[in-house]
Amino acid sequence: MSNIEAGSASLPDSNPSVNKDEKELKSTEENLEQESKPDINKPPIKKIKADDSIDISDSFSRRENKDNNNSISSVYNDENKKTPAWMKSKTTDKYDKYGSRSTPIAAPTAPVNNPDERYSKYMTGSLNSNDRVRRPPTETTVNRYDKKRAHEEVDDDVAPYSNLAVANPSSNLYQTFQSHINNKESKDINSIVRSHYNQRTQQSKFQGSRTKSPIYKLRNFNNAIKYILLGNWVKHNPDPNRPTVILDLCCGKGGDLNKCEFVSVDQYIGIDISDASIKEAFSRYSRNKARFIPQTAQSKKERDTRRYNFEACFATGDCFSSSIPEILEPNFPGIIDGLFPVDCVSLQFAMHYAFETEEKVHQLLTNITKSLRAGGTLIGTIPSSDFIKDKIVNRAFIDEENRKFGNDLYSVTFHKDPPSEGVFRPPFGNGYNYSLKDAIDDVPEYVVPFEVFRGLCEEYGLVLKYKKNFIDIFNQEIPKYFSKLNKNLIEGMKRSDGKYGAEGLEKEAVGFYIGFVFEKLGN
Ligand SMILES: C[S@@+](CC[C@H](N)C(=O)[O-])C[C@H]1O[C@@H](n2cnc3c(N)ncnc32)[C@H](O)[C@@H]1O
Repeated sequence: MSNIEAGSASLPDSNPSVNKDEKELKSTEENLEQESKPDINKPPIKKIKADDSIDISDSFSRRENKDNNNSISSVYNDENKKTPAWMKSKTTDKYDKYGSRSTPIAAPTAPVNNPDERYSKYMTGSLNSNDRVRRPPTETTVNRYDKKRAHEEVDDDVAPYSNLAVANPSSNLYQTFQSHINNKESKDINSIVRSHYNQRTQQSKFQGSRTKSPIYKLRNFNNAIKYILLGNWVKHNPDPNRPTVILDLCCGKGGDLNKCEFVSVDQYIGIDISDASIKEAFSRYSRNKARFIPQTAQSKKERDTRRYNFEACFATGDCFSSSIPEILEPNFPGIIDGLFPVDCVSLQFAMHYAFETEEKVHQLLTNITKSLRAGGTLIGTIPSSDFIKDKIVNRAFIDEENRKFGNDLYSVTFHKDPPSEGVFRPPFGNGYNYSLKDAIDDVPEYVVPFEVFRGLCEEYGLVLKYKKNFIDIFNQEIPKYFSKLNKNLIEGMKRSDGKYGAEGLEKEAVGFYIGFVFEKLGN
């Protein structure tokens, strides 16, 4: 493609080399939802209860299995037990009961029970997370977490309905998102984030057509970037008898489900701290799930690409303070044995919340490295610390006194005076409030100094494979993806000059972000 500019490209008229799958690429999220009908012939995935409390039954707890001499298929498990996971009929049956998989789960052949010595410190050591995994599930963090939050912010979560100017969802007006969080200053980041995303999920149902959003193009651009990153870096399981599994940490409303179909995963696991988002993600998945999930190699080739041909499960939880088994096992007993290690961990637009404290980052990295198989990938998007540094060094503030940079679409307001050379020490807890019109309303985030993050990743056996800012990703990859991406998505990135990509205020707003990929070391 010759006429690509920074953040833009022209759409070729046709591409004869497009294969069937590419041509039939799924409808946009909106189309997909419109076309879909609930699948009444399949056993339902375990439903998240209406109040989102977790239905924990002792009879399904992993503790009950302790005499089974069950084996371990992931680094989360007890290394002394060697029986293959597929022999654990009891656990497998229990897992099937929840409808998340309809066939027995085969054990991975990778020697995950013999972790590379180099990584033993985080696989079994200092964080002692295996001990945590064996804790009785009746006292899970998820459970405690839900009880705790029952006392918090009920008003904040409900408030948005009353604040909406548009009462009639069929109105032509578009109501731009605004959150209403009381006493924000006195609240911790989790409370603010949860309330914010709960409100956003609720309001989005009443805002009007998303094509009218002031950031419609920007959203399409960001979605295109995620298609590209996942498309290039999700590595299918090398064992044809194993499902390809993606763990979507901080999954939000399930906005990346389409992308998971795009990369043909077999199983999706989504976790988010916002219960409203998880409910929405679950309902989106249920509406669009294929009638029959392909089980054989041949049927996988014939996927109905307008629907989700993968199994999925969703859970509410704090990915930065709890271990993955603590979050998942109470809802899906046996899931760790059955589906872990996974092939990909996706972490989109969320890690900046973890950089509040070093402990949170360590918990997150423990979760990631323990979840991934060797050769599996961590794929993420975060604000660029280089971009932030440039703004500081060049004093490119729109409000010097309030330490604020940005434009009419987005803004960053530092909590304290940033260091004049733009290098934050210590690297954690360097807060700023972020706003993005119609999406994020003055929510605290934390600078992610990328080199610090990269160094920590190496300690956890994750090596950097790719890092680029969004504009460069788009420019370099979009020629390959024009024919693959949905037409509406592409058209939704059309610029005023007829080319495709970001321009003006949007271009600076998307330029704030980078995409990265790490690979888990080992054999
Ligand atoms: C900007 S949204 C991104 C959602 C989704 N990944 C996407 O790309 O569309 C950030 C998400 O991170 C979630 N989040 C923030 N802190 C979290 C935590 N500690 N544990 C789990 N989810 C968290 C929020 O609830 C929100 O859904």
